[in-house]
Amino acid sequence: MEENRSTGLQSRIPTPTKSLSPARNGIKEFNSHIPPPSVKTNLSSRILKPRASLSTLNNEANLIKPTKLPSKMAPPASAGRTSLPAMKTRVPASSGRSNVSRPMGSSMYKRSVSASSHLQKPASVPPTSRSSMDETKSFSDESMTTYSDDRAELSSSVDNSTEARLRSIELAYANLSEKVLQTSTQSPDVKDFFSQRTQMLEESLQNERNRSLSLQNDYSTLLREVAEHEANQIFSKKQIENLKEALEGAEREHHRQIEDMEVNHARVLENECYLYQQKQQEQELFYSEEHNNLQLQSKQRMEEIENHYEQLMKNVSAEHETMVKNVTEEKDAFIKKVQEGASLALKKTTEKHEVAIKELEARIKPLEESRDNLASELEQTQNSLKLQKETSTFLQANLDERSTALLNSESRCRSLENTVVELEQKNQNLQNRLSEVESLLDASNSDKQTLINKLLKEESMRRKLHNTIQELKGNIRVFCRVRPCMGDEKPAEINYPGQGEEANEIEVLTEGTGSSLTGNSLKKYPFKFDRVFAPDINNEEIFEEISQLIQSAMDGYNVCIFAYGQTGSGKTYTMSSPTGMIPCAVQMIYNRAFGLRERGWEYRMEGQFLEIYNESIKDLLVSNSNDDNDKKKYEIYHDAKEGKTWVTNLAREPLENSEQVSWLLEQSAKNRFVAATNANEHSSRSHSVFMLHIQGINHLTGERCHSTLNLIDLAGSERLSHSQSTGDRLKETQAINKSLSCLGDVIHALGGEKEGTYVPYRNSKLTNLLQHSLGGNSKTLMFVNVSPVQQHVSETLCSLRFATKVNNTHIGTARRVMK
Ligand SMILES: Nc1ncnc2c1ncn2[C@@H]1O[C@H](COP(=O)(O)OP(=O)(O)OP(=O)(O)O)[C@@H](O)[C@H]1O
Repeated sequence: MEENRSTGLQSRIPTPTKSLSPARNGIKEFNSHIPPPSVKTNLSSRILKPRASLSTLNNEANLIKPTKLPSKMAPPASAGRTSLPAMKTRVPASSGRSNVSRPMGSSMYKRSVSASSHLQKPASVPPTSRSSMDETKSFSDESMTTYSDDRAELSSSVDNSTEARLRSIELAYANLSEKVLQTSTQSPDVKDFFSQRTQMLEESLQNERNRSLSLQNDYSTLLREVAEHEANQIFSKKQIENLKEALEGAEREHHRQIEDMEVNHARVLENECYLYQQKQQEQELFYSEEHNNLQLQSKQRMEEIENHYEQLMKNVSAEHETMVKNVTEEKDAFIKKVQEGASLALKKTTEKHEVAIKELEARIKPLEESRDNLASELEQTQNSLKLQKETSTFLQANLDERSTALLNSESRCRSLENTVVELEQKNQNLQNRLSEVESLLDASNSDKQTLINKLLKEESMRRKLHNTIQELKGNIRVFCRVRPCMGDEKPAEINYPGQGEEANEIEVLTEGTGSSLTGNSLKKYPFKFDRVFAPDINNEEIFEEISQLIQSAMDGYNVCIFAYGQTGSGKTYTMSSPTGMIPCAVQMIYNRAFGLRERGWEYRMEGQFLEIYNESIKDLLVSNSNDDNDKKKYEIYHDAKEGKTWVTNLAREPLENSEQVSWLLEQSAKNRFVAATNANEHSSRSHSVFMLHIQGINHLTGERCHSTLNLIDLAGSERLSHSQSTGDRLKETQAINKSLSCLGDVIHALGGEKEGTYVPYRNSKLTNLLQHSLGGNSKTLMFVNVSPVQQHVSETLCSLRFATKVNNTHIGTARRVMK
């Protein structure tokens, strides 16, 4: 029995020295190739190979086993067994399991990893591959089951082989011990032999122990790998479960979405079906009606054709029958006549009959073709009818639209026609109204022309009357004006009898010269002028009085208005202040010229401003700083025929608006010579003359007029003794007094009763300049400005006496300069 077992082992393990390496190589090979579970038998066989070394030892022991060993060589049972327990403890039964766990565990691990890697890719898993997932799970479970079974099986196999090997070693050792005991006593050679064998066995045993340790290490490694594998497997299982749940959720969501889409799709389809059914019903209805109509028509045509066909068939049949009847009759007759020998004739008759039938068939064939043609024609007619109906429907719809549009257009046209009629009516009314207005306008124009003519006549008459009034008032008038007291000036005793618009008297009362009878020490000096203006009368009120003279200037009469009086009596204030006579006169002329435009008058004005200082002329419109002003020679020339006076080199500024007049006054005020005297802080020592040249043209009547309005601010008239002037001032005063005296002389001469009396105009620059503005065709107004101050009473009396002389002068009738 031992021989049989040894033989079996020997056949599987060729040599003891190669016993260990094939097993390890087998493990490595297994790990590299990862065989399927079905190769476990080969695996077991490979792993079981190591035990062949011990079996080989047994075999060798058997080979060297003597036929009979001395009993004394047999080792005691206790001695042989003393080493076995140690060997058993060194090679635990579990160590045998390690030899088989690694390959199987490695194999299963790789296969599970393969399965896990497959499952860890959800994208590659089809949504509906529930079966594949189940297969994967079942495969995993199956693998796990197979793996557990394989490991248990391999463990038990290794345990058994290890036990068997240990038992065989124990047995071999016991046999060797026994043989050693038996042979040791026989000869020293045998003893050596056994000692050598024993040594070999011990070495072999040591090798086996080392190999067992190596296997144990391998087993520990395999156990760790198995643990990792199991952990991975659990993780993979969890992943599989999660994936499965996710997949189920996705599938549920997918199913739900599919269901929703199906429901929505079904609704849409239902709606579409419903719409389609409705359309289909409508179309069917339409087609059925059309079909019925066409069928009706077709039926009628078919009936007609059939009737025609029947009629033809009847005719043919009748003919056929008639012919058959005739033929039959002929045949019968012929049979009767010819009877038996008439077969040929019968045949001929039959042929005739066939020919007749063929002819009839030939006649029927065109009829059938005609019928077919009629049927195709009917079909074409039906198609054409269908097309015509569609076209008719479209045209009908189009016609309806156009009819509606036409109706709208017609109503709009009617509305527009009504509007046109209304507008024409309005237009006619307006035309009538226009005609009326035109006739009224013509009448109005005629009236206007009449009125214009009347107005022109009235204007001419007004001018004459105005001049007559002015002449009646006197061509030289004197207005007395008393300025108000200023500051701490002591007022003189001045009375203004006859207050109001007609006030023309003034009384100056002086001390010490009154009548002794009355006991009144005050002497009264009464004066009477054309108008007397008390201190409370302002420039505007005074200008109202002189505006008549300004009107005369516009009517073509030369006008001269000058202010006479002592220094500080208010001459400049009256003439050149912003509210003075010069600006008011120019403004009035502007206003009147504008008003006279509708009467055809067009006015143009030019201004000149000069002063006469020490009997020399100076242009006030040229700056004092300009040296040329001193070098220029200002010569006075007269045109006796035209009644004009002009000064050479004197600036002449066109005055088209009030701003230019203001500039002219400012310019002259700047350039006017002013020097201080004892009589007044600032006293003008020259005569200033503002000359306003007025030219008027009437475009309607062709009348022309020109005049000069002279507005003169005379130098102070104070007496030499009073002014106490010396030197240049004395000379100035003398020149002023001389010129004023000359002015008085001229006025006195103009008032002479005899015509042709010499008027000493040339005695002074002033009178020479005013030659055509004093007397003759001119109107003169003199303001005698007096001071209300007690201190100036004597000068006031002198001024009033001079003015009284002028006022008493009667200048001849003014002559209007008209062309
Ligand atoms: N009617 C008046 N109302 C108020 N103030 C007046 C009036 N008349 C003159 N004055 C004032 O009296 C002062 C002297 O007047 P103004 O210079 O006109 O006198 P004048 O006679 O021109 O003097 P001169 O001969 O020196 O030029 C000025 O301050 C002026 O404003």
